[in-house]
Amino acid sequence: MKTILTLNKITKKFGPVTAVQDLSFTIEKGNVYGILGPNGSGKSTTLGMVLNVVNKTSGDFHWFDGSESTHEALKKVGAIIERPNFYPYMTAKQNLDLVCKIKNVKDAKIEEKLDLVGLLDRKNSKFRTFSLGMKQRLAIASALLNDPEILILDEPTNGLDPQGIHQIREIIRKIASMGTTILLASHLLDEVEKVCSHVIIIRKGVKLYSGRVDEMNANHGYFELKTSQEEQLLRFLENSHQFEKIKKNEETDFLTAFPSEEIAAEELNKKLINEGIILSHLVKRRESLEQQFLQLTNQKSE
Ligand SMILES: Nc1ncnc2c1ncn2[C@@H]1O[C@H](COP(=O)(O)OP(=O)(O)OP(=O)(O)O)[C@@H](O)[C@H]1O
Repeated sequence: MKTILTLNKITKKFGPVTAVQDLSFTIEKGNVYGILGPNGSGKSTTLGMVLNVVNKTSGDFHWFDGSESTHEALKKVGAIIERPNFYPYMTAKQNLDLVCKIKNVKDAKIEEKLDLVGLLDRKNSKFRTFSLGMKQRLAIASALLNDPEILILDEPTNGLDPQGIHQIREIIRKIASMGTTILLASHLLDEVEKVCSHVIIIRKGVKLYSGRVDEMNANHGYFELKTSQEEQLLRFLENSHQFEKIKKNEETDFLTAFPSEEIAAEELNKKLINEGIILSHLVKRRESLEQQFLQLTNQKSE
């Protein structure tokens, strides 16, 4: 698999503030990555460093196989890290014409990219008449004019209404399905879950998790159990090597048992019946990604 970007223990300090600390991750071609973290966790600073607009304090990064300068490599990167800024009195098409001239790229793809972001029928409308969502879509079209290897977006749906958010997410998915690698920063778990294949979770500039979004969700869940033979049940669970943690929920009166391997509810029920333990309540649940995210970001708080 082709590597697009490699970060190796990159750190950024702003005076006494460490915005990013020893951050390492790799971006492989064809995936959609989300850098996920609360406000102020260092997402924009990270993107700024790899785009050469923020100077790193230490560590290093390289684009592609590292054989070309960052300046050269960035010609193959499309990025939107600020609010889209075009000329208000010029049309969408005129603005993109200008971008082509400034960036010295061919203007042959303007209509194709406007079509991709659903703005082809508005190509002759002035930028100032666009909604925030349309402005953001025009910025995406602009960043794609030279068919970059990777598209980088910082909080792509910030400030948009639900329809605008949906449109942007659909466009991101479409661009990804056409083979463009994507790296986006977001503070919204829901957004990362919906559009990304991979996630890098950071908090206070430190990486807490990186990996596939679906693997983050792949735990063994937990059982909620209730019986009048609670002592017997507890003894059974503690002696079984299939459970790593057992908790009593005082509010609901349930025992919560966390298995260390995959166990089906039917299988557990059968075992308990064989032991003469009859349950009045048995539910198998899985923690949502949201619960896991909150657990991950809370457990390392000071
Ligand atoms: N130019 C700067 N000067 C001083 N401190 C800065 C500067 N830029 C960022 N910081 C600090 O670095 C930390 C990380 O900020 P950053 O903007 O990268 O976070 P973020 O995760 O992108 O958050 P947000 O979503 O709020 O933009 C914050 O504590 C921020 O105050």
